[in-house]
Amino acid sequence: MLIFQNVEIRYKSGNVAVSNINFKVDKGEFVYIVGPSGAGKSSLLKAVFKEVEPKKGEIFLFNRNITRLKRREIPHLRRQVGVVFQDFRLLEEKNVYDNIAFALRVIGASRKEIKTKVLDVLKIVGLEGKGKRYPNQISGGEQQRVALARALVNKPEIIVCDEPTGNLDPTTSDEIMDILNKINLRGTTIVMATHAKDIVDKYRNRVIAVQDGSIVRDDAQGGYSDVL
Ligand SMILES: Nc1ncnc2c1ncn2[C@@H]1O[C@H](COP(=O)(O)OP(=O)(O)OP(=O)(O)O)[C@@H](O)[C@H]1O
Repeated sequence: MLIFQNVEIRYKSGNVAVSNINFKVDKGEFVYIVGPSGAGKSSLLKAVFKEVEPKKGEIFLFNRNITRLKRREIPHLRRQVGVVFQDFRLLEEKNVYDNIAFALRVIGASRKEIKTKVLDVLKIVGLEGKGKRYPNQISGGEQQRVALARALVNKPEIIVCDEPTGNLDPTTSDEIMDILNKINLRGTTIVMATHAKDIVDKYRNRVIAVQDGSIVRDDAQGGYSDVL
């Protein structure tokens, strides 16, 4: 599903964010990327949806080498990868329905198809009946559910989440984790960067720990702080 081979990511400033990164994620896995601030977690995720390009090494996604794609090939790849951020990144001037429908309109889906798909994902994230609300009329947890619904609507085989519970209280974080687990049980691969020790310890999954740009641990059912 996803393979990193000897990947190095270096920013224009000369900063080496990560180097010599090797890992493989199989279809249907749920993987946490943990590590202290600045360790390189976000950089690894950004490489998956092509916001950054590795300086060295290769990345394979869906059996395809995505290391160096042409600019025009990137939108197609991004539609196959659901992305969720800490700060939700919803369009404030659009209601919940339109935030989710947006990605489908861009690819020219019919009104009927859009309606079916949006209502379907709203149900998955438990937001039936809230389509007409605007982001500032719903809670942070609900905003993150909308972001999850938006990530899901194209039925991606993989979802990458960067600190999805970082702005949420513990109860709301649990609700988001329940949805992520449900999505994962349906077969979607999930790669999630997080600082949330309690979540990593509570919902046991594979843990890849990153420190100073290197992988220092990769445990099938690890906890958060065995090494870090
Ligand atoms: N746009 C950028 N330009 C230059 N350096 C950057 C950029 N983004 C990140 N870095 C550097 O790359 C390294 C890894 O950053 P990254 O954001 O991947 O870490 P992180 O583990 O996700 O941190 P956090 O948990 O704080 O989000 C850090 O040294 C950071 O300062």
